[in-house]
Amino acid sequence: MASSAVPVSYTPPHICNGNGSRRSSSTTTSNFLRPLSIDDENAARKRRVACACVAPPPHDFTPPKFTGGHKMEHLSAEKDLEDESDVLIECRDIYKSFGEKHILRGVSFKIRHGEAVGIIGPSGTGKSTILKIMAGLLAPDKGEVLIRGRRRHGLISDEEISGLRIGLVFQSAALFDSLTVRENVGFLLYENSTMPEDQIAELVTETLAAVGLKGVEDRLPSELSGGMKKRVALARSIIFDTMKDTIEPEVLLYDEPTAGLDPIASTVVEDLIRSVHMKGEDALGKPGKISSYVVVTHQHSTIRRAVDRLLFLYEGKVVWQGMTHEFSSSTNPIVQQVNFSFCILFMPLTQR
Ligand SMILES: Nc1ncnc2c1ncn2[C@@H]1O[C@H](COP(=O)(O)OP(=O)(O)OP(=O)(O)O)[C@@H](O)[C@H]1O
Repeated sequence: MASSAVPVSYTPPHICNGNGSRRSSSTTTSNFLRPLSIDDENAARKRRVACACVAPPPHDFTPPKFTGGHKMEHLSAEKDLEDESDVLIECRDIYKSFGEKHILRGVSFKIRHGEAVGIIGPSGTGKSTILKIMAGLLAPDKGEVLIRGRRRHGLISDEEISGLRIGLVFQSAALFDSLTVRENVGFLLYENSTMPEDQIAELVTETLAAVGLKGVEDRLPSELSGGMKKRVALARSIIFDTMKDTIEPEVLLYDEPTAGLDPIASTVVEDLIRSVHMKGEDALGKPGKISSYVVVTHQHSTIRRAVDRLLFLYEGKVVWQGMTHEFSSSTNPIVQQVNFSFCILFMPLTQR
């Protein structure tokens, strides 16, 4: 995955104000003051990207049924006739090359309010790249990204992003190794908000509880398991300044959130991703706040548990999109090449 390939020169969305000022937390002031390494810089760039986590599976979540279904052509036609006011992010005919490698060749899709979308496709087909373009970390060579109907050119700035918060949760979790969990989760607020530190600490504890973590505030990332790190990254992505006048909707972009986790830890993270969505409930049983999320994944369980709609990216284009349960019955020849395993995936257990 290309998370480590984010060029250092890119300005990330939601990243610090750029004035270099930092507020130290009460615990490890020296950590905040030490010079940042390249890894820290990358992590800092990542930190303002909102993350999503999951909690226990939502009560209303029913696994997709193998019903056969619509094709992308039908869905597209129907959607085009629909009200566009619920479109939060739109990618329109996006092209991106790295040197001679033409990775994205005309990618178009929309992410609507309330959606849980998965992006799948062969390795190297540009899934992470399109996620970074949506987040504003990478600029497309050609094409447009529209944020709530407003055209965005090149990389995004904090001003441009107003009206929609976009969070990116990197595969690696991208925590600051020398900061405690509390400092990692509250990082943005310690730096940028006017909230008193004790209030930030309280909010951090609350947010950690929302992703099912208790009593880990003073631990360092090295003292956490891989699954716990991903949950901390999720907490960091969903925490927001409660003193702001307006709360904007937030879209979370997850880059392979379950990569490297064992099946049980994957399930926890998948369910957390669901739970922070507004259609789910977090680990405390409270309604989730994330408007929509997009997950890049190779893992069947993640598609099954955390995704409602799929975009299939192949050779730089979206060759199919539809509801997850429709994928297995697609007549698209490219989809059929990979469909055998997916058919099994979405078939009821009794029919396997
Ligand atoms: N910053 C970059 N500079 C040069 N090449 C890059 C850069 N970012 C990505 N690439 C290349 O673009 C291609 C697509 O990468 P990307 O990570 O988007 O694919 P992916 O579909 O997410 O792959 P995977 O499923 O294996 O993670 C790869 O060949 C990768 O090496």
